[in-house]
Amino acid sequence: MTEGLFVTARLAARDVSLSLTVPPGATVAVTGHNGAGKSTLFAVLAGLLVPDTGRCTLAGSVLFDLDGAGRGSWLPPHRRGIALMAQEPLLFPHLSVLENVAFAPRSRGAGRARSRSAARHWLAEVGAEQFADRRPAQLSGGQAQRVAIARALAAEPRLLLLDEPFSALDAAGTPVVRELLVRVLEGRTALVISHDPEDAAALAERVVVLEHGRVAAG
Ligand SMILES: Nc1ncnc2c1ncn2[C@@H]1O[C@H](COP(=O)(O)OP(=O)(O)OP(=O)(O)O)[C@@H](O)[C@H]1O
Repeated sequence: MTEGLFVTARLAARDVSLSLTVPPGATVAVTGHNGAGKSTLFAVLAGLLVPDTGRCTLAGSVLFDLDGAGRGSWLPPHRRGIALMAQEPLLFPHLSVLENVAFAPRSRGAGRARSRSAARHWLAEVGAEQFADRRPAQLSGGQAQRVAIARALAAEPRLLLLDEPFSALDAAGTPVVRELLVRVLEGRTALVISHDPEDAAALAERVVVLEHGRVAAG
């Protein structure tokens, strides 16, 4: 069993059959044309989609092991230790920035004071502590993305999934978030979907190319 991420999954209805390994502490970029299977891979890992057959281990635990005959194990999303960052920051609009970030430790069972102090720590890590009392609507795209990164890290995930982290950003916001991600991804096990070879090279040690639901290169 690998200590990083290992996944093999087949979904007949989508004609997807993938195998992938991410060494512990490494970032791998996933690229490929529309319909290649990138979102399917992320949904399978996050526990939003159940493959027909496959096996996945992360940091020594089995996330799923399905034999196609309805037998096997399958961990629900909240027990996987995976944080998924969507293309849009998707912050809770009715909560302050601090409460958004505190939500992650809170849902893992930490008390209110500890969650808020963890949130302050992660906001400082991404240089967003000055926005703690704002609502998401009062943030720029780049600021919101930094808060979303803090929220993902505050969950202390074993695997970070980043779906095109720069797609919602303008030209001014992109370099700041890219630099931040280079720093926070250091030593973390992560997968990042990216169409931009420059972004992939900046963030990842290895690039995996998907084609028609298969790993074509990498
Ligand atoms: N909700 C769905 N139901 C059935 N098939 C789907 C669904 N979503 C995607 N597919 C199919 O699964 C395959 C993989 O698509 P997927 O969305 O994972 O690709 P992608 O690489 O993420 O593409 P994009 O860059 O457009 O997001 C494609 O054949 C697609 O048509």
